[in-house]
Amino acid sequence: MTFRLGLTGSIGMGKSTTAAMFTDAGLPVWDADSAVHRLYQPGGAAVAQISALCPAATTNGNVSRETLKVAIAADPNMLTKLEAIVHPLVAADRAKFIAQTTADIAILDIPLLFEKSSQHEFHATLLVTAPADLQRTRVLQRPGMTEQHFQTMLARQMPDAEKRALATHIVETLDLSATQAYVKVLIAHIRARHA
Ligand SMILES: CC(C)(COP(=O)(O)OP(=O)(O)OC[C@H]1O[C@@H](n2cnc3c(N)ncnc32)[C@H](O)[C@@H]1O)[C@@H](O)C(=O)NCCC(=O)NCCS
Ligand SMILES: Nc1ncnc2c1ncn2[C@@H]1O[C@H](COP(=O)(O)OP(=O)(O)OP(=O)(O)O)[C@@H](O)[C@H]1O
Repeated sequence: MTFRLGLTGSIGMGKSTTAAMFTDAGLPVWDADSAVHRLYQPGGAAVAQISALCPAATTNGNVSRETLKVAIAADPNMLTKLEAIVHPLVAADRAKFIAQTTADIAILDIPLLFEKSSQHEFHATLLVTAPADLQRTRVLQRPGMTEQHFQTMLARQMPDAEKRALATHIVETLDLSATQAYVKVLIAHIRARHA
């Protein structure tokens, strides 16, 4: 049976970077943010509903994230409405991945894992974390990121301290080689205990 490791952490804490380390170690990674990207592409399963919710956010069958962010900033209910469209489609994509994977360990990178109380769907969880000031610096360095959007996303996420209390494993993402070493140790630990 495949060991399902849920990888999570708040915005900018290092989920994608850590997920890539699991990929480099040869393990399959399913990533919720990438699933959303597929849903927003031309032909993607969310495009028609998003067009109905926010007509300005779709052009040529493609969802514009920048326009969606403007709409979210203008309307406090927009993100909730968007989630109602996107989350069931993401859940279906994840179920398909789980049903198809044959690896001994699979990684599922899910930003809202604890917010949705889905920890019980995994054999273990790994929380990526970093000090709040480093998180803020990382996120605000991104092109197109605003303080308002950062605060909106942060307010929708469970505080890091609460996530720490729920996680099986925790890694601080302060140094790439230290995190890489941790990932290797964790894989060996899971294989030793669950093989
Ligand atoms: C708001 C959007 C357009 C911003 O797109 P953008 O490319 O700038 O950011 P990206 O998608 O890479 O998200 C960055 C990070 O923001 C956080 N985040 C994204 N969506 C949410 C949300 N609904 N609630 C809380 N945090 C969120 C996560 O930490 C995520 O990793 C986009 O995040 C979106 O469409 N969100 C709704 C879908 C969703 O809930 N996705 C979360 C995983 S299912
Ligand atoms: N282990 C690490 N050591 C040093 N820096 C790191 C580490 N992990 C991540 N970072 C830095 O933090 C930034 C944010 O990381 P990453 O994009 O992986 O976060 P994320 O949690 O996936 O973000 P989001 O929630 O927005 O999707 C990266 O650009 C990288 O510079």
